[in-house]
Amino acid sequence: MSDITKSKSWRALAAQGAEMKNRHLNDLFRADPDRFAKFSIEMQDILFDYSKNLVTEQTIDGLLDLAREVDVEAWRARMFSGAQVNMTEDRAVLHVALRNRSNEPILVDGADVMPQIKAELAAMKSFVERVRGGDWRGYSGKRITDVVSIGIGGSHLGPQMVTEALKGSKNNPMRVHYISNVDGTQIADVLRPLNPEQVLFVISSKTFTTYETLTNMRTAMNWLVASSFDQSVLDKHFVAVTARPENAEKEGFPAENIFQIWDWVGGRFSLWSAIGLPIALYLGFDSFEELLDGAHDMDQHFQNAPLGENAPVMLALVGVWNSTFLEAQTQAILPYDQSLHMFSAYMQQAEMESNGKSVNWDGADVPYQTGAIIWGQLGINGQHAFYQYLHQGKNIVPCDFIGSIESNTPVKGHHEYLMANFFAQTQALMIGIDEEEVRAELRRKGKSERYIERLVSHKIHKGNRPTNTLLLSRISPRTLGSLIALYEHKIFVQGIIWQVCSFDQWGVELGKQLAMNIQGELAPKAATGPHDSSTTGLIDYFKQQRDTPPPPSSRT
Ligand SMILES: O=P(O)(O)OC[C@H]1O[C@H](O)[C@H](O)[C@@H](O)[C@@H]1O
Repeated sequence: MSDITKSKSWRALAAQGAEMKNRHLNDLFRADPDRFAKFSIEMQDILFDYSKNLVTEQTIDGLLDLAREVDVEAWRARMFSGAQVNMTEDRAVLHVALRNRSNEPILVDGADVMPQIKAELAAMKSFVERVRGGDWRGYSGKRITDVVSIGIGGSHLGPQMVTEALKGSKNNPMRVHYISNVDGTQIADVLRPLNPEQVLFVISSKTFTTYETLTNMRTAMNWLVASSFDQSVLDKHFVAVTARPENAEKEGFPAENIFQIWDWVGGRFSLWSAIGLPIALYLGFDSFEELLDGAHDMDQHFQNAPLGENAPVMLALVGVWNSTFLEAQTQAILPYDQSLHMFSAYMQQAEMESNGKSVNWDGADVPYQTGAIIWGQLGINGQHAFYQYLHQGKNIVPCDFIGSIESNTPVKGHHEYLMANFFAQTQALMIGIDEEEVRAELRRKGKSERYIERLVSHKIHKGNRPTNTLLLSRISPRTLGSLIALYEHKIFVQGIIWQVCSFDQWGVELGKQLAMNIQGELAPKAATGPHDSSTTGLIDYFKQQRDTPPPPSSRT
């Protein structure tokens, strides 16, 4: 593997990065009235504007050279054709096959995976129709009214993010709930108002070994059996989604209650598979298919658009520019559409588990900044919470602003105000306000010179803070599918440029292993450790406080 930092394009970009740190976006816009037209991409339902980034045409050319140098196009072709691009796990990466709406075969180890994908989609469709149509009923003969999804990480965030985004769109006979945390508070809260006779549990786990999920599943099973006084009713109320059906069978699931996913479906890219069953149960299978269609639209764009007009590629390149060459350490995702209130949390897993890596494909330490820390929440709420930092904090935080032209729930006056803020914030982050303008403004307001002197430096905004804007026609299953796929491909392209293994997540294993050991130590009278003094001290304090009987009441 060649050292990418020695390549011509990398060195040119590094030199440019040092120079561009001294430029201001305001000057770039003044110098080129066509920036918006040059640095934006219009797709069917999404406009992507990256002009408010500290880039020039030369920067973009350099970034495209880099993409060519690492051969993004060949890697893209390898992913779509089922090659083992998950290098450390020797697996294909084929979330794109799950939404392949064409009749093209996709081969893994010489076998076409499309027939099994289609068969599983057909099984999901028929199940969803039976449940929603009242054909599949609970043990007492009542209709299913509530779907409870139990899963965590990639087996939870995608389905919940999507159902939250699309929940307002229909007069829905079904409710959906999510349990991910092993903290008993969550399962107790979710189950309390539900009628066990009308609940369908979907247990989602690629491995079917995840402790949180299996613990919650067993508690849910006990809850149901306690209500029905009959173990045999579980089959009417529990289905499993997994790549390890044998593990689900060991937990008592009959084969017909198990939906299949495969090794080549990465957890954080799995909502398009049967992991999306809660989405389909809640919204109907048609909506689920529209979501797949939207993702397929973006897959086609990613495969066919020239690199410079390719939205996932450009989103990735601008991200690399900000992280690696301008050394921004974080990236905020700020949706202005209430529907997307879980989008940042979802992207946090997708991006940080994928590109939060420090060694390259050969296992050597990389000397540059890789995946950024992803964070954020609804932008309009953030304005009243953390935007102070975005405007005047010491660190530059590149931000993605995501908004919709049309609201799914128009209420007079609301959307215009929301969107006015959406546009104003990216503008303010860019243009800032300098000393002269601050002074002039305060004078206009009739403030004394003493007051102005005291406040002026506090009110200066330096601006020059980079943002992307993504403007969707509106949030629908189709546009949401495209938006998610846009980010998925961004992650892929960035991984190729940084030469990191985007599709494994070894970094989550050590903590899990240590927890397994410590769990035994938390039993009453069990010995602690040996550990470092902090860990031992904390565990001992926890057990001592927990196991010491409360003092007798001091009341006389
Ligand atoms: O789907 P499961 O096998 O239950 O795994 C659930 C999650 O747990 C793991 O710790 C990984 O970090 C995630 O990538 C995964 O999505």
